[in-house]
Amino acid sequence: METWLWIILIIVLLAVIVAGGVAIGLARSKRNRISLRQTPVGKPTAPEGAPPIKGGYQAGSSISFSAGPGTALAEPPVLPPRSVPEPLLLPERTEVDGQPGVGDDASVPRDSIRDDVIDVELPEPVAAEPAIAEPGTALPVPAIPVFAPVDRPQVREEPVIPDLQPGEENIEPAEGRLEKLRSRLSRSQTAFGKSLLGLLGAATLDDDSWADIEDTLLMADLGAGPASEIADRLRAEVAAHGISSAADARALLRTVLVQALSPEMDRSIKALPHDGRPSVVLVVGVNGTGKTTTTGKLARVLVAGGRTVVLGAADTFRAAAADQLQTWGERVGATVVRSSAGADPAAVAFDAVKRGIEEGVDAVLIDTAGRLHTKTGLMDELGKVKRVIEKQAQVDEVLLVLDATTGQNGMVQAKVFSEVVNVTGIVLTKLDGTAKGGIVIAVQRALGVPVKLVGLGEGPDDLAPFEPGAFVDALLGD
Ligand SMILES: Nc1nc2c(ncn2[C@@H]2O[C@H](COP(=O)(O)OP(=O)(O)OP(=O)(O)O)[C@@H](O)[C@H]2O)c(=O)[nH]1
Repeated sequence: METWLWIILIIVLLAVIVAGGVAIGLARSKRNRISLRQTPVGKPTAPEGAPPIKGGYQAGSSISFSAGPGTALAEPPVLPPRSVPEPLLLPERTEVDGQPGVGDDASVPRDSIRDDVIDVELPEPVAAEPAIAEPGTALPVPAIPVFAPVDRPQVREEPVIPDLQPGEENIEPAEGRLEKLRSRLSRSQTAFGKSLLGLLGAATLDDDSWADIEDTLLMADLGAGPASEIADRLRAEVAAHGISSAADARALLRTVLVQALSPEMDRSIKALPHDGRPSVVLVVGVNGTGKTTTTGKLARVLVAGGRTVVLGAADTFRAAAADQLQTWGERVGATVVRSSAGADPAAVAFDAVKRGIEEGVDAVLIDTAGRLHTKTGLMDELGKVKRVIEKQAQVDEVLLVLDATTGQNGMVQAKVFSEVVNVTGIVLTKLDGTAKGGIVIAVQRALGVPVKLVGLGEGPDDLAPFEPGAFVDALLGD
């Protein structure tokens, strides 16, 4: 046979083999896929009359408050109509007792003036005649161009303060408003849940599939320990009971993830008065995680529930923080105790608690400066703030505010903070901006401290109680 005939024959044969392979591959992948559209079984149903659950975060209750351990809980007082209180500006008090001061070891506050990238006009190059030196003479030295000073524009990062109406009329009751936050979480998180469901629903679950499941958990910031624990637990359950439908896969995943979130933990905020004194809540964390915003949002929830609040602006390091808190206080109707920038934060915290006791309020919320967990001076200062408060009242709740978008870095922060101030609850902010909700599991496991609140936006009411079941439902979507 001619050579060209041989070549054509070989090409035809190859084409037939490739087409056959593709057809077999498609058929296999179709068999292995599980439809996620089947009616889910074991998924919670919406209460009668309520809109259908669409897979977002739906906290069934409002933020719950309680009093500190072993204490007599006071009845909520009947309050006269609120007026907007004048802020209490303390005289500057700095202590020189050898303790670290404000700004020791600090990083630059995020709203400080910074240099920006600027366009500098360069002088036009002047074409000079190449100098040819006479033998034995020195070359002429070119003149150094003189640059005129340039006016440097300066950039200032303004803190976000939600646009609220003065007075109390704009405060939404805690009940019901959480419904609005559902879609925020579902937008970013369901990709994680869906990919886990897809993997778990495959007809054959081999070693590679389990490795993929563990990788997906790791990528959602669960951390190595919890990721492999959850994967092992799922594997054991699948081996024991099997999975025959998408609904089975969803129900199993839901159970295992909810259990990993320790639903039995007490997530109430210890912000109710006891023993005739206000409760004291200390809000701590690294720079920019959302401490001031969370303090303001929490004050709104308390005031909406008929409670009285004093806010202590113990963030004396970032210039705008006290103004930011004061704005929250004025609009919510809470007294704000503040001092000048650079004052001793422990002194401000002390005075805020004193004022709270004098006024007989229900809760004193103290906002502290953002501090890097790696800076020992600042961490010592935080310990001092707590010790100074404890000279006149017990600190009932230490809320560590973590930015969910920083992922595993939050874990290191959490460990260091809890060593210094005995963290009692975690607020995970900016969950609306990340697809990595696994950090909730990781941080609870590492500290043994519950995530109590989640921040789902910059709005004044975008703070929700953390509920494991509702959170997992939001992760798994429809
Ligand atoms: N998207 C989103 N943004 C948030 C959330 N919580 C806070 N923020 C924003 O995060 C930014 C920082 O918040 P702040 O409350 O000023 O942070 P801070 O921890 O007090 O900051 P420092 O005092 O510098 O440590 C602000 O722009 C807030 O509006 C949240 O849950 N979601």
